[in-house]
Amino acid sequence: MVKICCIGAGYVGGPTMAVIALKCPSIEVAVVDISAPRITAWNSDQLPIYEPGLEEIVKQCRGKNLFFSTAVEKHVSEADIIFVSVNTPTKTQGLGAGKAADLTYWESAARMIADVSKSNKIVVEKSTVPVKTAEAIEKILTHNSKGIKYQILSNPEFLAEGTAIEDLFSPDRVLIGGRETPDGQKATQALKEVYAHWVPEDRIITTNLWSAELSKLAANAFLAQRISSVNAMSALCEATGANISEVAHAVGKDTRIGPKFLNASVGFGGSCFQKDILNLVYICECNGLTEVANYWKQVIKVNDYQKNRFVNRVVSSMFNTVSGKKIAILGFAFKKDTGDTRETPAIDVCKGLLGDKPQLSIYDLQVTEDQIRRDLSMKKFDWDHPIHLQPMSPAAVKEVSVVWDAYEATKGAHGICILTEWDEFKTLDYKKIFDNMQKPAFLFDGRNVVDVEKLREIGFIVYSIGKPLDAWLKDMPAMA
Ligand SMILES: NC(=O)C1=CN([C@@H]2O[C@H](COP(=O)(O)OP(=O)(O)OC[C@H]3O[C@@H](n4cnc5c(N)ncnc54)[C@H](O)[C@@H]3O)[C@@H](O)[C@H]2O)C=CC1
Ligand SMILES: O=C(O)[C@H]1O[C@H](OP(=O)(O)OP(=O)(O)OC[C@H]2O[C@@H](n3ccc(=O)[nH]c3=O)[C@H](O)[C@@H]2O)[C@H](O)[C@@H](O)[C@@H]1O
Repeated sequence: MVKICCIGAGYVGGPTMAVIALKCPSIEVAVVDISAPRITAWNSDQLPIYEPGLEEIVKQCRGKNLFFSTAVEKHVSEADIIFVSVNTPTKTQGLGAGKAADLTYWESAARMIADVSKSNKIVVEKSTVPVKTAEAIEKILTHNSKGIKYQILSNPEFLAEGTAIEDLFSPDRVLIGGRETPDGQKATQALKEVYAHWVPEDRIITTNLWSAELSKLAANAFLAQRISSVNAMSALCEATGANISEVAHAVGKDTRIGPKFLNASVGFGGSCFQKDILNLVYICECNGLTEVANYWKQVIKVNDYQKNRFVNRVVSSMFNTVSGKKIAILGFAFKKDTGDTRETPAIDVCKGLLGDKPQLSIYDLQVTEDQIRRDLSMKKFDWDHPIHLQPMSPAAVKEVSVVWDAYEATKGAHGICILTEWDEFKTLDYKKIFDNMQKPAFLFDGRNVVDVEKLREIGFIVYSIGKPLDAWLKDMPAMA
């Protein structure tokens, strides 16, 4: 029986391995992690991450051919194929701080593999890593290999949170990069056979190692670039009376452009877009490609601009101050159908508003109060380190309360900010909400989920990203 071990039981390791276990009953899959609470959660009824469809798969396979364990070394030494899916956050100190990927966790995993292995291994980069990481890993593994042969493969993951199971069941492509040697090809073939249990062969792409590593960074950069492009247009729409939904629809009808990923928003979030673009920028700079680096940097600048612009809209609309006012924040996760808050635009928007000392009442369907408080007190880039290394006792932000109901959050509020596109926010009883708010009642829709006209009829003053402005907002500055 082929044995797979995955180091890192996170958003990628957990769902990816669960799907491999489901689709390949003949393979034994062990997911290991240094975080004992995370493993305990994977073995319980309360999984550590929320992902539609995941729980059913875990329940079906756990204890049969899917195991979650902290016995990292044991499972690594027994495995034929080792996936490494550990954190690769942005460095916070030293050379490349604020840009380069921090490979501490990867390196320690590689050293551990080298220490405990007693048989030949295929080591698969599942984490997103800088180009040429495989070369460094190879050096660590083969430096003191005691005759053991290692083949390194790059197999980046393209799943998106919230649709992870769908994406894994039916990926647009699976990418495998390996050495162009007979042993490298053999390893590539072995991994290909795992995916071939359910992925059509023409969707499994094989390349050299460096193309696979770079393709992952490139794909995320292209996706984020589309959002910054549409968000940049949303600012122009507001200035001219055009409507971003109409513009995006018209542009996306061009089959060369396509309709997906053109939703204007308060900004993109998530653990990877910013981190991976910064990483790409750093690699370009290291290769002397300043213009290329600056080109990609601009994607992040526009994203920051969009978040600032939103905060400015809120404050300037509400008579240039939100001090002492109650603002309801609907949605804190970085997108709907996930409880993940890493790099969520809600953090920057809340922090931006808190500068003016309002009372924030935050409601999200999946994010816990503890997580929200931790996020609002965490330092930049700390969120992407393993959970057990993050601050455990968050500082109390006294201007923030976290509630479990949208009506409670908005009761007595002066304004509402919608920061995540949860479906629930489309069908709230806005008449009831309006009746219980201070007047004038403001609603700032950072995700374009509400029916603007209907809300205006109720009496709200509505701001919706990239939509024709409410008469109230027309003369207010979009940016200070
Ligand atoms: N979150 C996402 O949707 C996607 C993430 N990725 C990439 O996948 C990688 C992992 O991301 P996530 O799963 O989101 O991170 P995560 O933080 O959810 O999980 C990583 C896990 O690795 C564990 N870990 C760290 N060092 C370890 C070690 N030496 N031994 C054993 N366990 C160790 C941590 O305790 C943590 O539980 C990152 O490189 C990320 O860029 C790629 C595609 C999608
Ligand atoms: O490497 C990764 O981590 C993953 O990053 C993204 O996945 P994810 O961050 O989970 O979610 P997305 O659906 O891409 O959304 C990212 C952010 O962009 C925002 N977004 C997305 C689409 C859009 O049209 N507009 C928009 O503002 C979302 O609200 C969210 O904040 C990519 O879509 C995945 O392919 C990739 O594997």
